[in-house]
Amino acid sequence: MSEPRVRRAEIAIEQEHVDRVYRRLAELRAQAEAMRTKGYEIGHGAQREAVFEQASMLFERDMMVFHANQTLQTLDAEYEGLVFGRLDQTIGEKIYVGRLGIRDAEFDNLVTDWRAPAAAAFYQATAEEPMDVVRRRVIRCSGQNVLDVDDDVLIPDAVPDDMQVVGEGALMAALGRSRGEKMRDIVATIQREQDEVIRAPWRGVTEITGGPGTGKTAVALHRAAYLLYRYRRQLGGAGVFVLGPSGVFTSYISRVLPSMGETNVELRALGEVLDGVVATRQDPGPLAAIKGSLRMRKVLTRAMRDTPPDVPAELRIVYRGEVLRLQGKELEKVRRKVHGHGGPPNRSRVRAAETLLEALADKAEENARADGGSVDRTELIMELGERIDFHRFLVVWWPVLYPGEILRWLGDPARLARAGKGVLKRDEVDLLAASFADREADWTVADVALLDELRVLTGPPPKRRRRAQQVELDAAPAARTEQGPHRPEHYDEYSHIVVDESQDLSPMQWRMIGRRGKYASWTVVGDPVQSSWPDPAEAAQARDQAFGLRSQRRRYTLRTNYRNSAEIFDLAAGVVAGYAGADELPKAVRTTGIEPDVRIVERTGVEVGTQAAAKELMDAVEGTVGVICAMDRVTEVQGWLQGRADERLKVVGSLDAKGLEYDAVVLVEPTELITESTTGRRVLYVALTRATQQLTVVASDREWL
Ligand SMILES: Nc1ncnc2c1ncn2[C@@H]1O[C@H](COP(=O)(O)OP(=O)(O)OP(=O)(O)O)[C@@H](O)[C@H]1O
Repeated sequence: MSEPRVRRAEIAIEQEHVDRVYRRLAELRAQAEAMRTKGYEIGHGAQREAVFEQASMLFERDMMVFHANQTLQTLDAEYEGLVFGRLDQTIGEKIYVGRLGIRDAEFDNLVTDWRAPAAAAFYQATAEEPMDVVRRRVIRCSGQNVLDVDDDVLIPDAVPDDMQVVGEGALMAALGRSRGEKMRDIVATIQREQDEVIRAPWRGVTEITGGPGTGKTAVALHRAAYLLYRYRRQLGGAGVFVLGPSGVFTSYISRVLPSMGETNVELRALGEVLDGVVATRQDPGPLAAIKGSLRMRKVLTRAMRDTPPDVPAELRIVYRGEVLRLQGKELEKVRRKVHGHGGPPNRSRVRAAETLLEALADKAEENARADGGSVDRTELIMELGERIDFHRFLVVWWPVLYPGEILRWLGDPARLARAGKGVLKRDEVDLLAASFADREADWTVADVALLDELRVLTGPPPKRRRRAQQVELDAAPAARTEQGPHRPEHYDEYSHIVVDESQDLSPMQWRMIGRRGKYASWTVVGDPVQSSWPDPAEAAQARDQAFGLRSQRRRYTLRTNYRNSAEIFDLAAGVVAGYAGADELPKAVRTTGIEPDVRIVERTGVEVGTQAAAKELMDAVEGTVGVICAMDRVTEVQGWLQGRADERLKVVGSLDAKGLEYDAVVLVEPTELITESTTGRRVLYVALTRATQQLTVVASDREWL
């Protein structure tokens, strides 16, 4: 038979199996529906039964409905091609691999879940170590239709006469396809070095490093799905937390886990980690560097302990006809004494009351001594402690503290200088104070870690006022994945934390995430060469503290760049040549024959040049086109491209481009990317490595080259 006919025949064979799988899926769905309906009927019956029986029936009902709902949720996930692989083994057995395990009515396997041990050979078998696999087949489907098959023969000598072999290079075909707005899963083409990371043990800390496009993000997400499948008992209950650099990024990766049937994962951007705050604004590099440094711990602690603005400067109370007064300095002494005990202020009001009463008793004794008399301290303390005017004073003098409020106080340079004495330089005080002074401005991403630090320092406000705190911080709730995943009641209960783009976390951000992972195991993804954080040693120290004493640490380095064409990556690698060791740069596996297009134009010609390049690339590729520019140019560049509104075209700032990818990229004024950040060349390197197929650079100078 000719190659196309063989291919068609093989597709038809696989279509038959896929049809069988979907028929079975429909049966399982119907069974789960029936179980749910039956469960609800039990509930209705219960109303007529005795209380005791009622309780057990209701329990049974809840269990049935719960299980039925879980099954339906799994079956209804948006699987893009439920079956994607097949292994033919030396013993003549065949195994179909898919996103979900499915058995037929006789309990025979129709599809093996990709995460099950039986499917491991699909990813791990090689010609050198074939693991009894004769032929590995990737099956490409669209919905329920088989579009294509692609084979890999691992033991040529064992191929039986009637076995057909079709095509070559499922990976290359997958990499060459155009990209949509959302990242796709890679279950069908996970490579062996990636599979090893995905299936690494769950305990301790697993670090994944590697250059751009090596699949770190994809691997970390598949690892989350794998861990939840294999260790659901240990990890499923308390929740898995995935942290990404920005909302644009979390939206970009949001479909990957649901496409594998995993909805029990909480996905958040760095600016959304704290409930009640959604921050998207980025501070300029030097300001973010101050806000992120560990020095801020001291500054915040002092700020919190300073006298709040607008508290009364005098306590005046009449006791048995005599006026007792505590004034400025005396009151401050009392405040310092209360803070000296080290408890969170929102939990210290009782201590504040006691210390104030002691000071009043001292004062009364002092007055009495001057008059040659005496006072009964215990009586005074008891009596004043019950007086309403004393309590009125107490609540305003020792107010409930809210993190947002304290940060805003630091908009006053004098107050900030007090808090930052010996810690912050003069120009740093000015920079910081200006950023907190603007009461109208939203919080920035770097502020969120400061708010979280203050949340812990101040302690929780009294319960009846917690709602007020939410409103004070920011009314909008944090974004969740669409399905509303399981969320533990307390922050420190997550069982597994995935940190993506970890090289950019500031020390203060590491502290914030560390609080959420006190008892968790970790998967940490990063590429030091892409780091935009200026002090890696300080960040490493904070990171190690977040991991705590976890003894098991393993590190994997991925070395193949699957995203960029070799032509594009060559240009990017040149930009960081002086910063990265040769072994830190990955190898790009795909060539397209299309060199990146560098256009040097007049400064006044950048706008027209960008418009022209965007148009050309929109015509040249089927998928997405990203226009990347310096952060403070985004609105301007959006304006340039307004008439061209198209779903496929996105304008994105350099820092927000982290982790994203496009079929084609227009990079605007690369030198501006270098100068806007403290680690400029690395930011440019990130921007240059976002395109899969074509890259055009529009620049008014050559300095960046
Ligand atoms: N085994 C694979 N099969 C198919 N596609 C893959 C494979 N591994 C990676 N890719 C693709 O390569 C691209 C880059 O992957 P990913 O974004 O995970 O890389 P990364 O290492 O996180 O990159 P960066 O550090 O630049 O953000 C994605 O489109 C991903 O789907």
